[in-house]
Amino acid sequence: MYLVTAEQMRWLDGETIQRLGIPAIALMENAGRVIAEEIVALCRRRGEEGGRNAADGEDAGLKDAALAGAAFQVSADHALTLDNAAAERWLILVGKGNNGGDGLAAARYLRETGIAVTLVYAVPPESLSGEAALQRDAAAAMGLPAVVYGRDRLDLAECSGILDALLGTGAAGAPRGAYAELIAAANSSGKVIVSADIPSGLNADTGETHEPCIHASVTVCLAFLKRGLLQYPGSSAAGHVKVRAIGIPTSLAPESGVQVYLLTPEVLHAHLGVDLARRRSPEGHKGTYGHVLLAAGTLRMSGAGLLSARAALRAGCGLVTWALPQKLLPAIIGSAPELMLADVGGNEDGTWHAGSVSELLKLSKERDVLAVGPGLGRFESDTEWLRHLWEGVDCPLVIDADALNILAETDYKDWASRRHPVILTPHPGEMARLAGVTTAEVKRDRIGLAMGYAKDHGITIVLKGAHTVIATPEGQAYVNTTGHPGMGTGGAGDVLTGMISSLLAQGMNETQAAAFGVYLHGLAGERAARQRNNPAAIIAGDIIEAL
Ligand SMILES: NC(=O)C1=CN([C@@H]2O[C@H](COP(=O)(O)OP(=O)(O)OC[C@H]3O[C@@H](n4cnc5c(N)ncnc54)[C@H](O)[C@@H]3O)[C@@H](O)[C@H]2O)[C@@H](O)CC1
Ligand SMILES: Nc1ncnc2c1ncn2[C@@H]1O[C@H](COP(=O)(O)OP(=O)(O)O)[C@@H](O)[C@H]1O
Ligand SMILES: [K+]
Repeated sequence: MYLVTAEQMRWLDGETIQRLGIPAIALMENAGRVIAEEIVALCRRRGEEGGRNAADGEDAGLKDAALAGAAFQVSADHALTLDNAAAERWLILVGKGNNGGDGLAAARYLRETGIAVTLVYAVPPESLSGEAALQRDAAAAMGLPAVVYGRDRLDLAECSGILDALLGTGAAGAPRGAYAELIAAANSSGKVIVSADIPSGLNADTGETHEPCIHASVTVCLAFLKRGLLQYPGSSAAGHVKVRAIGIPTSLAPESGVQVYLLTPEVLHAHLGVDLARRRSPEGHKGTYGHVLLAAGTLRMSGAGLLSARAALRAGCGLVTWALPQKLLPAIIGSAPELMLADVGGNEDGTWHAGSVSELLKLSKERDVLAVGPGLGRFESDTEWLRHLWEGVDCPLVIDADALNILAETDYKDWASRRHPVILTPHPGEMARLAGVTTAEVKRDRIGLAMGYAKDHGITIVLKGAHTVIATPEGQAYVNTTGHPGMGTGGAGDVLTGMISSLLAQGMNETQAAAFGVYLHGLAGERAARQRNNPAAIIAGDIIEAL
């Protein structure tokens, strides 16, 4: 599934209208219809939850058919049929643009189901133009009651639900005037809110929420998923996002320059070529599945290395060698018998020493990937140490944690270019240091920032946190939705580093390993939470055990 910006969406709209010759009003009709269908579905669920007899038109039809044998059957439009329609009263908040036009079309379809609707114009209806004006006139001709905000009396307490069709992808800046007042009133009404396309007040590209911004229960996103719906806080404002087709062909998307994908099993398989079943050759042996070299851990942060190393093994590679300061050895021996340990010297206090670089370079010659960073700490001349690894290690590199902080302090673009890929796995704080911006700026548009940085530096970025973004040097990005807030626990990132390294060692390319690693990490976190009965209870080791 593609994720588009408002500008790309406008291009897709335009092409459909101009090149395919589909009239804009037809797209708006489709939009109105799918929005109405989702509202009907919501009302139906609400009716069922209310304990009412939920036998709807279709079920009744099926029962009748069973009685009548194979007799001729006909049923009403199920998607727009509602038994308890008389109990529903919806307010349709209508803005000036095409988003408002979608709302007006939806209102007509809702009225057809028997739901009482009242149009609430944010601006005088005379100021609508184009297709939205056609919809205004159709609604008026159908006799739909309408009020104008600020001119007529309005009581939100009298409705059973609100359709937010105030602002869509054409919005600019924070909602103003009547729009802002209606949004605030809708939010404080306590009524269920369905948003047309995006919640009004949301930046459709970045996921920033303006003050005020609608807090919807459901967002019926039209044609293509908008980037802002996948980025927090936009994701929270949108509620349950339903993407519905309105007649704009998906096949146009590549031409529009869309490079961002929702990370689904289908995208992993069909677009990235990942074997989701992770089939292994019957003749395979430990040498077949690759060997990870891990440079991690200090005496005080030994757990980080252990978590990464164990996660790498659980993710399926054949062998893991953990290179660590000598002082750690007595503490670690026996804690994970499946691991190979390599003593690379180090300081008396169990920290790393830059002199370890020659041993690491030697070890890396017999390994398939080097992962560096978890629990590494900082040490004298660590920049030169990392530069030697960057320039001298002839296999893919995964860089995490303190190793990212080393990179952030230097202009590594000047370092010799590498034959093999590099994956950086920052959380937002580390990303901020790398990009020289504040954490708030990273969070303002995670997708945009990760994409820009990855392309500019010729590396793969895994920007962690809720809805982790994987950005490639070629300018593509994948947004993950597996996982949950319970994974915000010390060491969860170290587990991810081990997993991505393991997949690289098994022969996946950097995009496959990063994307599949993030996806599996989230799934394992979900499984661990189910086993514990509560997401808050999980610790990083549980994620490994759930792999
Ligand atoms: N062919 C098309 O273009 C289609 C568009 N669709 C709908 O159209 C929407 C985009 O329509 P538009 O481009 O007309 O834009 P919008 O409907 O998002 O609204 C733009 C209008 O709102 C006002 N406005 C903008 N920012 C504001 C702010 N901060 N405060 C107060 N008022 C503000 C301006 O008067 C502007 O004309 C989509 O989100 C979607 O819902 C759908 O109907 C499908 C087809
Ligand atoms: N709300 C969340 N939803 C999904 N995943 C999350 C959430 N919070 C954290 N995670 C995941 O947990 C991991 C935390 O990593 P990180 O911040 O590096 O922790 P640590 O440094 O302690 O290992 C990341 O993979 C991140 O994406
Ligand atoms: K809207």
